[in-house]
Amino acid sequence: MKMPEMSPRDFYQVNALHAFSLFASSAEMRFERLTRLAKRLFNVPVAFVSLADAHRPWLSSKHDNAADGRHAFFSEAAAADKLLVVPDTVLDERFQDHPLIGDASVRFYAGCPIRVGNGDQLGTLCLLDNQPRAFNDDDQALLRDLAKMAEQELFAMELATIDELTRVPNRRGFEAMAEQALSLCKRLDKPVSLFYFDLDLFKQINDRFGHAEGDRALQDFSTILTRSFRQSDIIGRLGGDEFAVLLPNTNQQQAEVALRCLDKAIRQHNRASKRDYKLHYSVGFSDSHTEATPTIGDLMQRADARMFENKKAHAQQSAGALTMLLNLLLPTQRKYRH
Ligand SMILES: Nc1nc2c(ncn2[C@@H]2O[C@H](COP(=O)(O)OP(=O)(O)OP(=O)(O)O)[C@@H](O)[C@H]2O)c(=O)[nH]1
Repeated sequence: MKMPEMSPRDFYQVNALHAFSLFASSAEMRFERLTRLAKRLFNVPVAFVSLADAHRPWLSSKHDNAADGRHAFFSEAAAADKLLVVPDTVLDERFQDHPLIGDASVRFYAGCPIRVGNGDQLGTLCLLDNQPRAFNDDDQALLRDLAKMAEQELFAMELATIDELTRVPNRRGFEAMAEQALSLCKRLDKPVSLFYFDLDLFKQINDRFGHAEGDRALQDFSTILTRSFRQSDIIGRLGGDEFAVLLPNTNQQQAEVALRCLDKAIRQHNRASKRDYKLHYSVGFSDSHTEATPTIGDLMQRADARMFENKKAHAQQSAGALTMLLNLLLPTQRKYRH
């Protein structure tokens, strides 16, 4: 559990990359048509889209290994922050130490960055050849156009899977990512925990302070979730004031520790914020150990039902406490009512 210091740019990028990294395999499949087109247009043996990973450092070719070799080019393109062309890798000193260049299996490289809406780089469209080659202005323009097509694909994916207000995955994105993480954990026989959150009395924030302030409360809550939970945990806004967090490879005991951290972060936020309201939530828990092969739907349903029970109990407790308080404060009024 950690509370990393993140700039807004990092925050956006981690969210976007985290969301997209779990979609990487399907994204790479989606890009297959595009990379086939690139191969045919440029007549190169290899074309691929390399998606960045939030946890992968920007490797330099020196530190790369053969299996992960193509990322050296990717990081070079990222460092260059624009289209990068290496007509002959053997003659380019930036690539001298690279294992793929050692046996001259890659002689030509061209890579064009692929960006998301805010301009952050999410990956690179790469071409490789085992022959050195020239790459003129028309070729470069064509590669840029193909990278634009990849950006449009990513944009469509982002629209479909990321919640615009909070920048965390929406219900569709959450369910798809959580399903993948769950099946991975099942295969590795690792536990999975899930929290279902619903803000308390959120409607009152909207009603008393306006819809924009309600939006801000939702953004604050999702920022606190993102900062409190691990980057490997999957956070989603399911709709309205409901959120869920899936914690892969986490048992109930570990999940309780995570929840205490969140509680602490919420209390800190409520103390520090200068707003005339506080954030409160009800939460329900479920884990993969109570059923042999639960689906994400099962886990969400169970956690939602528990959240609802907790919310009811909470409301009854508050009502009970209020009645007690009234009994203490207003004994004479009670007399008159009878
Ligand atoms: N500001 C804002 N409000 C939203 C958004 N989506 C849904 N809402 C509002 O969220 C409110 C949710 O209402 P309720 O489910 O009754 O929530 P609540 O007041 O927290 O009630 P309890 O959960 O019973 O404590 C509704 O008034 C919706 O209009 C949004 O994106 N922004």
